[in-house]
Amino acid sequence: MEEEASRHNVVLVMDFGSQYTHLITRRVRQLGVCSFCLSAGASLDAIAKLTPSIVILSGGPHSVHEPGAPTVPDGFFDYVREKKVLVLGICYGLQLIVKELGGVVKPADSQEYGSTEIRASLGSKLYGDDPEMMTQAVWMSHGDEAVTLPPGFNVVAKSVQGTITAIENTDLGIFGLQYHPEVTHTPKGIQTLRRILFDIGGVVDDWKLQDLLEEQIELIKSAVGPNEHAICALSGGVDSTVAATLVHKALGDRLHCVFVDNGLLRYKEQERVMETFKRELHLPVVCVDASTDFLSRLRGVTDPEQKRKIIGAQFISVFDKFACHLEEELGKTATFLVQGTLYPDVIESCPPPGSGKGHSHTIKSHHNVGGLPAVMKLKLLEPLKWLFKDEVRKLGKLLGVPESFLKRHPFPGPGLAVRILGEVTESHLEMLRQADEIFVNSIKEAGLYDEIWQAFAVLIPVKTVGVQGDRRTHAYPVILRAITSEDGMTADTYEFKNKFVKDVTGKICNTVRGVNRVAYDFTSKPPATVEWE
Ligand SMILES: Nc1ncnc2c1ncn2[C@@H]1O[C@H](COP(=O)(O)OP(=O)(O)OP(=O)(O)O)[C@@H](O)[C@H]1O
Repeated sequence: MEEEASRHNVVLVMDFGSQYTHLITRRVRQLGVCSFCLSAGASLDAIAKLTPSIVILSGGPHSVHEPGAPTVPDGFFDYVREKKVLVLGICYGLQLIVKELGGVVKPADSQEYGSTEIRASLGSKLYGDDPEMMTQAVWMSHGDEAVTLPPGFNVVAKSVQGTITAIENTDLGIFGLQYHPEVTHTPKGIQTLRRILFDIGGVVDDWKLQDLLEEQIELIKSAVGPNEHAICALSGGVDSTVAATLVHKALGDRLHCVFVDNGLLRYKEQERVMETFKRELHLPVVCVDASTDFLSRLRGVTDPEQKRKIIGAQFISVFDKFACHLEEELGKTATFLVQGTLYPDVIESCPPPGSGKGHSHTIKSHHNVGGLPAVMKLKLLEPLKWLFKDEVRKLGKLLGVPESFLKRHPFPGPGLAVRILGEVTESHLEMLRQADEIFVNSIKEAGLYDEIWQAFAVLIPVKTVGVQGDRRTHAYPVILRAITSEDGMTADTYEFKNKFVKDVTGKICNTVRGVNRVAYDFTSKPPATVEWE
């Protein structure tokens, strides 16, 4: 992160636990400025290493008066004054500034959640004199409020209820917004962020994906010695594919990719994915058909955790054999492993603010399906680890990955095994593949695929009674699930027209032998998860 930061203006977002923290970082990046997040527990040293031009203190669920409430490190305000770093506090961040610099924050008489209107004073640094900005709708979500400001601060906007909603101290370069400028419910929020970044903070929009791409290629070239090799496990998903395509640009044939057919893939997945890898991306990829091994080890196993463990161990064994094969037959020792780790994986592995635990940069250990075999001791290449999913898609486009591929719905590493409840058998796999293909194809034909985050079928291992062609049947039910989501962390049910679901139901029952009933899953996440197992 420090290396990346040294090449750009940096806006650092300190995370105090708000659900919108990632969004602040993304908004800043959308404005073309390099932005990173650090957890609230980060040391002053960690902050200084990034040499930020601006620090944004995020919102958060705490009250500044709670014992152990997260705060900035000792010496933070001296540091920003000395280095002339602009500070913006959002919601909890504003309250923290007020409290730390000698003002008063109190529980609000009436808590404000949702949209409200604010009135700004003309001629402030934050809002300037644009009449359009003087009255605006903003999104609030707070229980405490600032009632007395620290010395040198001015109120520059209030809500119609009279709450202080924007403050500034232009001498110190410290600003605060009680509302959330980063959410779309604050329509003029992006203009305010732009004003803070460019007009007041004077940063330059020098964060461009094309530059990042070239920088990453150079970095990989210099990190991997001329005789060293890298391996990459390709799932056919967006992340590993974009990561491999990028690394391939740097290393050429010193990158060795493996795609595992674990017998748990969707209908014709192996053929479709290999076609894209080879014909369109020209990636050096070996397809290992390990389906017999995976399926025989899963025989008779019904416990979901046990199933996942077996699959993870099998993946490790295949990766291990692949590395040995490279070494023994081609005399090439792989010293690097390419992974499609994304920025949310890095951020999520940090302890939550207020938990009392220090900041850490450990990557989620389960990012690769089985974990790395300990003996392989490979160094990691993670060229996407500073990017969000939407940025990875854009990068993929720059790299020439076909758009249809970049828009594919996420698919779990353990594959259809988590969509067949209980034991995974060949016949259940066959039924599920067909039902899933009919459902997803119908969605594509109806032009709905890109509106949906994920759509799939699930097979339930109980038999229900039916009547097909004058005969009673005892066959399996299939559940259809389709969700919308921003990032997979929360999800809503996708609402099809009834006729669409009825038609798909008819097609499945008429063509998939062994299925006589179809139901649609209306549960959001939470309380359910996306996958059934
Ligand atoms: N069938 C497979 N063959 C080879 N590698 C795989 C396979 N399935 C998963 N992997 C590896 O495990 C990683 C994590 O799998 P997971 O399903 O959690 O993917 P992900 O984080 O969504 O990434 P992607 O978008 O690349 O699938 C993948 O990025 C890939 O490196």
